[in-house]
Amino acid sequence: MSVYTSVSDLELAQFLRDYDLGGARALTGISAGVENSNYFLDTEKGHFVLTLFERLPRSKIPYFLDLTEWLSLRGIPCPRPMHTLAGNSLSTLCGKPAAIVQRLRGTSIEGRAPSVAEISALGTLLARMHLAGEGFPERHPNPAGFSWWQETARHLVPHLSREDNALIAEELAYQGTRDRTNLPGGVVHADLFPDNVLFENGRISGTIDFYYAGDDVWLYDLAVVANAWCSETDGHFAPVLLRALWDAYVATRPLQAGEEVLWFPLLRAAALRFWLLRLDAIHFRRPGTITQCKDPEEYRQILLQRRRLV
Ligand SMILES: Nc1ncnc2c1ncn2[C@@H]1O[C@H](COP(=O)(O)OP(=O)(O)O)[C@@H](O)[C@H]1O
Ligand SMILES: N[C@@H](CCOP(=O)(O)O)C(=O)O
Repeated sequence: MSVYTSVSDLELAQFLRDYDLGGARALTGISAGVENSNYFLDTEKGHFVLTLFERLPRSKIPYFLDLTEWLSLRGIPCPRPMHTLAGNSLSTLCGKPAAIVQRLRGTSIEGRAPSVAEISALGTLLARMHLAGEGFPERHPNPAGFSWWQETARHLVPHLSREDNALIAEELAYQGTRDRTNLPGGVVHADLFPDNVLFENGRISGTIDFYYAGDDVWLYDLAVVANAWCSETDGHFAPVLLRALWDAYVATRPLQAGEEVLWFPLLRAAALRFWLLRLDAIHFRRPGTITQCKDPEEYRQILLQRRRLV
């Protein structure tokens, strides 16, 4: 269970005095998630999620809280941070940076394929999220971009087979020659996998886990979603789902000239990113964390399939 820091009743009561949320009614550890200590928190005034940040440096956290506040104020269902009486969204609990955010309703579809209606809703929401992020004043270049791929690939060399190292090197060389500089972009979620989207009655009621968000080209975010939601177990695309995702996205944010030509390279980039991330998680487990390692092979297959498209 991913609760690394226990919070006593007394500590919670003192912490809540800084907010206008009333007294605590229940605090329940959340078992999913790997980065932070998360609790469902019920108070006299509502239902919330309490997060103690275990790894992110304090100075990096306001970007994510400000972003989710910005997006939620613009109609994107994501966790709106609560403010203290002094007006801060970031606070301190048990000596760690901590925040209380709105608890969103709904459940993820993890473990089953999405319906066409669900994937259409996701395409629309992603496009709305991109447009809603326009004007967000804080800049945060995607920390998992090209330099991160190169550095991660370098660290992994001694741990991988000759074939896998060659595949990664080839893909990096290919990606290095794709010019994305003129593509439209802005804020991207960059990890909108099925476990990070909540549905209620067929509608999207929440998007969570913005901790990989940053600035990048928008179509890259759609590529992340396409690979994560529209792939069969052998890495092939499920064409009906992919079409529904694409159509819904472009209906809300019509593509600009020059974007579509980079779609296949971006699908490959998104596959490489998550293959490397999963390899990194397996070969360099962070001490003290309960890492739910996801299968890197799934993303190697997706990368191989996407390479056949170009
Ligand atoms: N704002 C929220 N509303 C409802 N459920 C949430 C919210 N935030 C997190 N959760 C639940 O907590 C789990 C872990 O959250 P997540 O952000 O993925 O954790 P971590 O950052 O530790 O990886 C999610 O799978 C979801 O079930
Ligand atoms: N969605 C990624 C894993 C990212 O980790 P998270 O637990 O922080 O969402 C994957 O499937 O590899």
